Amino acid sequence: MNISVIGSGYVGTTIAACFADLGHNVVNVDIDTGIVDAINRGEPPVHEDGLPELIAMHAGEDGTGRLRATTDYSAVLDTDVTFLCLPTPQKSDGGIDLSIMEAGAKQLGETLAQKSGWHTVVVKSTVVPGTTEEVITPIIEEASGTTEGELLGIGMNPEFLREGTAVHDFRHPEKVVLGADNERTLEDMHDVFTPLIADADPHIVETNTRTAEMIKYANNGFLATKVSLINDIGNVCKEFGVDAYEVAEAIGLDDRIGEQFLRSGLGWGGSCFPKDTNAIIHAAKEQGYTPAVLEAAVEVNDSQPERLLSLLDDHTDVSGQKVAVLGLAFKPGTDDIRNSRAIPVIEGLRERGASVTAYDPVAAENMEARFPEIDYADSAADALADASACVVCTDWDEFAVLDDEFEEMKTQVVVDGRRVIEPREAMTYEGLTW
Ligand SMILES: NC(=O)C1=CN([C@@H]2O[C@H](COP(=O)(O)OP(=O)(O)OC[C@H]3O[C@@H](n4cnc5c(N)ncnc54)[C@H](O)[C@@H]3O)[C@@H](O)[C@H]2O)C=CC1
Ligand SMILES: O=C(O)[C@H]1O[C@H](OP(=O)(O)OP(=O)(O)OC[C@H]2O[C@@H](n3ccc(=O)[nH]c3=O)[C@H](O)[C@@H]2O)[C@H](O)[C@@H](O)[C@@H]1O
Repeated sequence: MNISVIGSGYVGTTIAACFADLGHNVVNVDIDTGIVDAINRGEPPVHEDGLPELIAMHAGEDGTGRLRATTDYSAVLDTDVTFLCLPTPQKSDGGIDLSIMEAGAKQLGETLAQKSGWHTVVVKSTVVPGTTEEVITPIIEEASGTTEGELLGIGMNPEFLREGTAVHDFRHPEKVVLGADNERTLEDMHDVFTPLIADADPHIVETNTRTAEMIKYANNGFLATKVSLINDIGNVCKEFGVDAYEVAEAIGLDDRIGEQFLRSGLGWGGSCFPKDTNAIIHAAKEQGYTPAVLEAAVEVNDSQPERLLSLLDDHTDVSGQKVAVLGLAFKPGTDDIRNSRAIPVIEGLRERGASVTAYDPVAAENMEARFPEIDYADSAADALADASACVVCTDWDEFAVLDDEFEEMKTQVVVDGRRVIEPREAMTYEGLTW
């Protein structure tokens, strides 16, 4: 099939490269020329495992030619299906900001006005229930002069991939949710996923667009709450001198609980859990219902960085002292720092007058744009040298093998927010929930 993908960030780039790899002809449309040029050179615009190989294989001079990128929306005219992968950020009141989606939908609709045959549009972005039907569809209908169900189909296909393992997750989904309000749209969405379904045999959930939208929020809300619940339990464990990881391992043996997403510590960050929980809380309140458990999940999450800092305060006064921050990305395997828990930790350290030296294998450059005034080390060893304390914010594997490097610290005070450091005799070690 010929597929266009509007928005070429973490999701748009990944799904475009994976669709090309499944045999489709794909064009990425993005307003950012840097991103478009990178893809056309055969290089990934974002850091994702497996993406460099896929883009090199299908885009650029030596590629199969099945993937290209452009800033020109008219590229969608040569395609059968368009995926909208635009950002849906959070407004200052916590609600979803649909302005980028609305602008993209309008431009897409104006472009589709030039098409005479059927076209299917699929909303891939995370949007609150009713958005596809009540916001996106009317904009595209008006701009294209076409009515949904006649020569235009508009479906909703939420994405469940995780950053850092995006390519793997796309290729091995547990489920594919196809939300459509008419048969032809559903058929087109099926056709797009047919090669993936043949390869990976996921569960297929067919539903309407509104339910597909809600499934995405329920999925993220549930996972975010699971982590907050184990953090809440972990905080209780710590009060009793009990190791929350030992407890988590035991309760995870119960199939009804499951072993995943039980790593307690600094909490969840990233581009989605924080904005999505806030968006669904806000949308529910607009309907007159306050989701108390989701609100509590956010509250617990917001308090974990402060708990880490107060554990540090119990051991040392960091004012005027060098403090090493290990890990800046919101999770390992990505350079994404959006809502990283390292941000409130660094803010807290700076409020205490500490001189912060941060290290991350890939995310330092992104954090430098956020905190240009702190120091960035080229290695964990350099960050630790002469530091009076160290806090761990991301569970990168390379931190687990640090050893003699701690001996170069001025005082070996380590507060671990992610359970990665092996405590040793000369070290004053505090785990956040163990
Ligand atoms: N990042 C993730 O792991 C996941 C994200 N999602 C959802 O997918 C959506 C996209 O997220 P990301 O890929 O992370 O966003 P992103 O911010 O990484 O990428 C968005 C891209 O859209 C481009 N863009 C902005 N306005 C445009 C326009 N008018 N026309 C064309 N391109 C435009 C930007 O230049 C950027 O490259 C969001 O709704 C998000 O909640 C869903 C599942 C996973
Ligand atoms: O909608 C999205 O964008 C995506 O959000 C999450 O994916 P992602 O944010 O990339 O990463 P996760 O692996 O879910 O981690 C999120 C945060 O939770 C934290 N976490 C996760 C698991 C855990 O046990 N403990 C824990 O603190 C991580 O450190 C990270 O900060 C979901 O897992 C994806 O299914 C979803 O598609």
